[in-house]
Amino acid sequence: MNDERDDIAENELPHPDFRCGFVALAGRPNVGKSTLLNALIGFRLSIVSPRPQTTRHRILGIATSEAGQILYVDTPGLHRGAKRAMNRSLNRAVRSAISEVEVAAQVIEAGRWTDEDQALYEALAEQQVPRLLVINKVDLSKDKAALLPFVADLCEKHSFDAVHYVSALKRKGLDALTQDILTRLPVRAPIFGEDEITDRSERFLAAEMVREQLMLRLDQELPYATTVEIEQFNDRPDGVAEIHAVIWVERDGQKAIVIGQGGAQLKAIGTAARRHMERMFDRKVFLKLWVKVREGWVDDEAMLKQFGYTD
Ligand SMILES: Nc1nc2c(ncn2[C@@H]2O[C@H](COP(=O)(O)OP(=O)(O)OP(=O)(O)O)[C@@H](O)[C@H]2O)c(=O)[nH]1
Repeated sequence: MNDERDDIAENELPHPDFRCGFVALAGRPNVGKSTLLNALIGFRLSIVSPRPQTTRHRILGIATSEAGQILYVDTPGLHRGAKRAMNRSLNRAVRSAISEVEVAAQVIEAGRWTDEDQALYEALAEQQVPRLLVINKVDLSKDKAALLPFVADLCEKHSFDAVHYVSALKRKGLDALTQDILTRLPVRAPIFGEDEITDRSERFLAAEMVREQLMLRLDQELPYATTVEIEQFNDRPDGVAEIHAVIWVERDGQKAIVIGQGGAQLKAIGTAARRHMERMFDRKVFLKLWVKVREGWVDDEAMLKQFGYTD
C-alpha cells in the first residue's frame, strides 16, 4: 500500500475538499464485515456465508463518491489461539492490515461483546488512528432501547471516537457511517479510478466465488479443509472467459463428498459460481472444476503460499 501512497501526488484533487484514505473493517468472525463491505461499496465483492471464518484474504473494497474515495480493507476475523498455520497467517494479515489504515472501524454484533471482540479492541488500540464502533445487525434487536445500556457500558470501559448503529443486511445507518469516515480521512486525490471496486484481479475473485459455494453447500468442517486454485483464466476470442479451477481437499473421503452422488454437488457448485462470475465479470463464463486431494495443505506454509494465503 505504501507504493500506492507514493503515487498519490500524481493524481489531481477533483475538488479542494476531496477525501481519500484507508479504513479497516475489523471484527471477530461472523459479525458481518463482508456483508457490510459489500453494502458500503454497493457490490457483492466479498464472499458471505453464515459460517464463521469465511473470509481468508484481505480484500480492498473501493467506494468513490463526489465527496471522496474510501478504501475499505475487509480483514479476516482475528482468530484466537491460532494453532494451524492458516490461522496464524490470518492473524498476521489482520495485524498488518490494521497498521496501514487511517481509520479503524470495529464491527460487533448488537448486544454482544465477547473475549474475541476485546482482543481485537486491544490490537486496534495499539494504533494511533480514530476508532469507530460499528454495531451491526441492529435489525435483530426487537427493542432498540435495550441496546443503550449495553453501549453505555461499552463506552465507559473503552475509548471509541464514535458509535454507529447499522444493519449491513438492511442497509441501514450506512450514510451516517460513510459521512463520518470521510470527515476523518485526509484531503487527498483518489488513488483508484472511479469505476474500480477492488484491487483484486478477476482471477482472485473467481476463486473466491467457487469458495463461497463450498462454504454455502458443504456441511460442518469440510469447507475449512478446502481451497480453490485457478489454473487457467483465458479470455477467448468469442468473448467467453474460460476458467479452470481446482478444488483442493485434504482427503479422498472429502473429495467424494464435494463431487456428490453422480457429480450432482460439484455441478451445483459450478453452476452457482459461474452465474455469480458472469454477473461480476459482465461476460459469459465457461467454468471447469476439478477436485484434487493434497494431504495436510492447511498446515503447510509452502502450500498456503501457492494458494495465495501468505504475502
Ligand atoms: N440479521 C442480520 N444478519 C447479518 C447482518 N450482517 C451480516 N449478517 C449475517 O451474518 C452472517 C455473517 O456475515 P459475514 O458478512 O460473512 O461476516 P464476516 O464478519 O465477514 O465473517 P468472517 O468471514 O467469518 O470474518 C451472514 O449470515 C450474514 O448474512 C445484519 O445487518 N443483520
